[in-house]
Amino acid sequence: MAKRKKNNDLPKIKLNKSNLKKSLRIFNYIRPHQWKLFIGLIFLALTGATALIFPKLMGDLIETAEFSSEEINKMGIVLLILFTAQAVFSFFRVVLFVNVTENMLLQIRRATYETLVKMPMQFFSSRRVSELNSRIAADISQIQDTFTTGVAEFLRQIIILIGGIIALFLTSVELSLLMLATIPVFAIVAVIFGKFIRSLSKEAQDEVAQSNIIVGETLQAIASVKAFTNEAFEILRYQKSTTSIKKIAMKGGLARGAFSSFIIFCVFGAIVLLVWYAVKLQSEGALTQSELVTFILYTIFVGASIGGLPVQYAQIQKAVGATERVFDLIDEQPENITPRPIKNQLQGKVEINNLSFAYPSRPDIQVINQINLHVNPGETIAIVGSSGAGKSTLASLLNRFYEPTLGEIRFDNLPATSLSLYELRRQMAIVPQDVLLFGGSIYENIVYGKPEASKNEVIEAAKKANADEFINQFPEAYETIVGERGVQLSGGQRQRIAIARAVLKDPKILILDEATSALDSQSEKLVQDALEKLMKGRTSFVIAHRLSTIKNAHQILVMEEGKIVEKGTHNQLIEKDKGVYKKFIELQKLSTLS
Ligand SMILES: Nc1ncnc2c1ncn2[C@@H]1O[C@H](COP(=O)(O)OP(=O)(O)OP(=O)(O)O)[C@@H](O)[C@H]1O
Repeated sequence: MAKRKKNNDLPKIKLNKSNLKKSLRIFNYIRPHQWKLFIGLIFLALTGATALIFPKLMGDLIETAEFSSEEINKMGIVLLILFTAQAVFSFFRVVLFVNVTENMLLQIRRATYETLVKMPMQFFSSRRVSELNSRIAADISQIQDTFTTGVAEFLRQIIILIGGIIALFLTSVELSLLMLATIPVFAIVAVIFGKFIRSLSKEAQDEVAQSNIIVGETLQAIASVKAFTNEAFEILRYQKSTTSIKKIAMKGGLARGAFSSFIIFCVFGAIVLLVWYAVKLQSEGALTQSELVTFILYTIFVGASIGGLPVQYAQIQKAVGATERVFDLIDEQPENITPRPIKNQLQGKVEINNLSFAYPSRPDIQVINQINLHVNPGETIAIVGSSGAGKSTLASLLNRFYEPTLGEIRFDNLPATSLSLYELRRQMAIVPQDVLLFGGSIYENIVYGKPEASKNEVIEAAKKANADEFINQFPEAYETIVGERGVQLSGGQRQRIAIARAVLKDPKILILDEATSALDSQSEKLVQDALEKLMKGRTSFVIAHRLSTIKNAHQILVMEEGKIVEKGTHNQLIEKDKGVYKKFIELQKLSTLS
């Protein structure tokens, strides 16, 4: 249901040469299954053809009423064979179309996902990821619907429309001309009328949404409404909106009423006109009874095809739009993170020279402003500063999630850009503040740090991260499923799993975002101890919140508005009278005391 709704929300685009050409690229994904599509199309044509024979045979069956019962039975059997053939053709048509579509979607789904996960961080920071995800899902399911049924239906209806009109003329030219003079006119008027009604109901929906916003806003800010005694103002606002809903809905009702009487009048009018004329022709001997039946059945077929075509066409329009968007994504430039043997084994020396950075979405705000830093292998750097100072951004730049606007970062005397992203990131690990575990088992979550690790290595890592003990307390130990379907782990346990993951990765450079939320003292001690073990022998950048981490760091960077305003050890910085760090530590002490 939700999927339908989403598909219905997809925009219909005007078909033109350029978007059609782009969408036709989809056939590249069909190429290996072309022959199935070809046979599917033959079955489709056969289904259409058998459908077209049906009215003729029905007419013939009626004619046999005047013949022997043997003839009648024979006619019945012919019809039965026809039905059976149609059923078989239809079966193979559906199976083949689904087969081709699903094979094609398999490639498209993989290609979109592959591009998506390889896109640089900048791509994600400029888009709402959940929106992107649901849009792609809606686009792909639109392509699926259109290819499995829409295109086939469209072609089948065109076959029936053209074949039906030819058959009508073969049955009776005079009646066909009369029919063609009336039905398409009605159909066109009905489509225009329908469009008008739809636009009215859209207008009504928008107005209803508007009035719901008023209710939502008022209730959310009810305290403000009351404090300003603005109840009467809000009531008036709502009244205006509801009056407008009523007016539009009434107008819509009027149009719908007119539309239904128009349809009734036209449908019955057309039937009466045709039958009247047919009977006249019959009485003049220009038309047999069986021809009349055949004619009426063909008319119904043609009418249904005309009625169905706009729906199928709209579906194709939506699918072309969806295909275009999917290809726009597939054509994006992903990061090059191809795995290859690591040439430069890093020792952990880091140099930052004149580093400046602004996010591409806000180019005039310098989030990192002329930073210089020299870090020896194995040192711990504590980064402190108020919220928004640029601490996380500096960590992102070290990871090359973004490229600096000015300046450079060097690892072991090599410019960061001379290392491949794969090489660099394989030798770095992040332990984030809010650890998000994947939905699998604890084991899978730890081994994520080094997919080729053995079971022993995983257990060793968990032990170093002080996680082995609590993991073994679960009945299923390492196979315990975490997240939605399994146990919910505490904050401290999640952090220790993330630490185990990092231990397993055995990076040379570590980026640690200390959790601000307080853990209970037992858990805190275990996490702290695990972190200390993890940091040993590695260059560690810690976005620090704990006084103990800060005090023990080899260097402390105090950041403010993207700049390093103070740099040194705890003892050096605490000496500075009126220094930012000194003030920061005093505040920190106060907040831990309170
Ligand atoms: N993806 C982004 N696009 C644009 N601006 C961003 C983006 N991420 C962060 N910023 C901005 O960059 C500035 C620095 O943010 P950053 O997250 O690095 O600060 P921080 O010191 O880590 O803060 P906190 O301690 O609150 O995490 C902030 O003004 C923030 O609004």
